[in-house]
Amino acid sequence: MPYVIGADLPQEPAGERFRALLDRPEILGMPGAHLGIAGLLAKKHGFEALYLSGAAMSASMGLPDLGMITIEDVCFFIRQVARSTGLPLLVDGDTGYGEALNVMHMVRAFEDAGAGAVHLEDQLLPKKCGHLNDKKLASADEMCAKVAAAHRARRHLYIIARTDAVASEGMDAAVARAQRYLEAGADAIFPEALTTVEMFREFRARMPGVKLLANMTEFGRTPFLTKEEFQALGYDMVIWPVTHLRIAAKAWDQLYAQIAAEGGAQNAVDRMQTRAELYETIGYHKYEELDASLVRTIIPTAMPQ
Ligand SMILES: C[C@](O)(C(=O)O)[C@H](CC(=O)O)C(=O)O
Ligand SMILES: [Mg+2]
Repeated sequence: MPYVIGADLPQEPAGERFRALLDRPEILGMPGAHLGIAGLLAKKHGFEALYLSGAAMSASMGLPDLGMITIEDVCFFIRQVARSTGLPLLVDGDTGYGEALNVMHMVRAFEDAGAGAVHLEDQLLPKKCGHLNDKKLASADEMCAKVAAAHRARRHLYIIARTDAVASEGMDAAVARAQRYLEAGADAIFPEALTTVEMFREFRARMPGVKLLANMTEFGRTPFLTKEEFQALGYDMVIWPVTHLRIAAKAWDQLYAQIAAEGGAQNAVDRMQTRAELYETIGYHKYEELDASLVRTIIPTAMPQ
């Protein structure tokens, strides 16, 4: 139903709804969906929580994922997906857009925009995709200060600490960092860019009882594993962060080539979502019906006969 009806809105804060999804035994699968329309399509296929990727939000703005986007940019994406889907969202908070106070401002802004969870990473700016080389790490102390700041600022937002340390410092150091981030107030850990199944297994074994997130990004260092395989490895969450954007961008690329070459999109129609399908996706007619019902029921009684 349209999100404009108060009685249809979720009553519980998004962070609590996110936590409740994690209390179930099965792994929580979150596809990337940083636009309202993508969120609605993902929801249609049964996804109960969604991921807002820094890489996808940046790329949508025509920018590289180097930590250039702002808290307000991200809130624009959070608001539209939270409103249109009503689902709890895990949002990529990059390095927190600054230091401790910026992190606190980020947490307040993300909660107010409708986010359910955030992840913060232990890189220095310009931050990079976790699967690239030459990442510069913050010290564990600096990262702990940010995690503690996030913990102090939140009302309900679920806080996931991501460590990018495995590549440069190795497994022991990454595990030690993760333990410190949990002590600083993180609710869960995102070990970034694990390269083998064995590494996923080892990280799980060394963090008993801790909620863990797996990042199934393509063209990275993680081998292709399914949601069921991550669940069997003991992971609690899995994201497909940029997948939807990669598919859409490729389709746009092909389309513009076709319009340029053929003088129009007449031969691309069979690859398009139809007008009817689009309207179904965004609930166009439900909004129209709602409007009509309000005009029918409110105006006649309000007007003198
Ligand atoms: C998860 C991630 O932080 C993102 O912004 O989506 C990226 C994904 C990617 O670049 O493939 C990451 O650093 O892994
Ligand atoms: Mg990111």
